[in-house]
Amino acid sequence: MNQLPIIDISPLYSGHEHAHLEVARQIDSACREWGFFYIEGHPISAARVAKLSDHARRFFALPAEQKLEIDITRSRHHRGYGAIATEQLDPQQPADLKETFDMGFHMSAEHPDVLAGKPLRGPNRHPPQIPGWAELMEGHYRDMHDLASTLLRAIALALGIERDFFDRCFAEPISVFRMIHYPPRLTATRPDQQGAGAHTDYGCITLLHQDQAGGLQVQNVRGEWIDAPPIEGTFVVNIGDMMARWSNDRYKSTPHRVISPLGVDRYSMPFFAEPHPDTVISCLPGCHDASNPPKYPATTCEAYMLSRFAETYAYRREADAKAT
Ligand SMILES: N=C(N)NCCCC[C@H](N)C(=O)O
Ligand SMILES: O=C(O)CCC(=O)C(=O)O
Ligand SMILES: [Fe+2]
Repeated sequence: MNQLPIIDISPLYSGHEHAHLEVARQIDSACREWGFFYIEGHPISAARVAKLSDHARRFFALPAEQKLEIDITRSRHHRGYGAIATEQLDPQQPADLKETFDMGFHMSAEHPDVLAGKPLRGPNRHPPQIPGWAELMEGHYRDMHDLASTLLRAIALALGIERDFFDRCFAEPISVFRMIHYPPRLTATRPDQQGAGAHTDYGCITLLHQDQAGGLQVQNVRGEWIDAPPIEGTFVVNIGDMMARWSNDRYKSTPHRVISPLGVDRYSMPFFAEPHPDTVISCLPGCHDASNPPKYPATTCEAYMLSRFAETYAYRREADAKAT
C-alpha cells in the first residue's frame, strides 16, 4: 500500500524468453496497481549519471541572461531553458519553484516536418558555455530512448500484441529529456509554493532519475501522498495520460508532486517517452473486448500533447489567446 514496487529489468537484456515474460508480468501488474515503479538492472552507468549531474549543476549556475539566450518561451519547438515559475503543473497552486532544460529529437532545418512548420519539430538548442554538453546530451537522449523502447517491448509482451508494435510508433518521436533544478523551499515568503505541483504526466512513460535530496511524492489508491524516496542506481518509471488512454485505462496515470527540501537544492532528470506525432492513439489491441469496449475516441499524439501543453504553460495560453 505504501511501498512502490522495485523491478529488476536485467533479464530483458539476457535473451531468455521465459525471463522476459516474468519481467513483463511484473511491469504489467505495477502499471495496473500503481502506474509507478522503480527499475534496477538497467544499462545507464553511474559514471554517465554523475557526468550529467555535474553538467546540470554547471548549467543552472550560469548567469540568468546566459540561460535566457535559449529561453523556451521564445522557442517554436519547445526546447531550451525554462525559468522559475514558467510551468504551473497544479492550477490550484502557485507556479512551480523549479527551472528546467528541455531537449527533444534533433531535427535539422531541412527535415520535412520542420519545413512544414510542425509545432514540436526542430533543432535542439544547447548552451554553448559548457564544453561537451551537446555530445553528452544527444548520446544520453539516444540511450534513454533505447531504455524506454526496452520497457515498451515488455509491455507489448504483457499485452499480447506484436513485440515491435511500439518500436514502429516511436520512430522520430517527440520524447523529451529534461533536467530540473529545484532551489530550496522558501517557507518564509511562499509557504505554499511547491517544486512541482500535483499532476499526472501527459505522455506514455516517464523514466526519472532523482538525486539524493528526496521530495517526490506519489498518490496511493486511498488518495494519500506517500514518499518515493531516492534509491541509488534506479529510475522511477511512471505511466502518463496518453498511455492510460491508449490502454483503455488498463494502466494508471497516477498523480505525483515534488515538495522541495528545505535548505538543499534538488536536481532530477526525467525522460518523457512520447511517440511520433502522427501516431493514432486508439484503444490498443489486447485492451478491449466485448465486455470492455474502448472508452475514448481516437486522437493523434500531436493533438493530444498540444491540448495538454496549453494547460501547463501560461505563456502558451497567452499566445493561443492572441492567435484566436
Ligand atoms: N513532448 C514534450 N515536449 N514534453 C514536455 C514535457 C512536459 C512535462 C510534463 N510534466 C509532462 O508530463 O509531459
Ligand atoms: O523532479 C521530479 O522528481 C518529478 C518531476 C515531474 O514529475 C515532472 O516533471 O513531470
Ligand atoms: Fe511528472
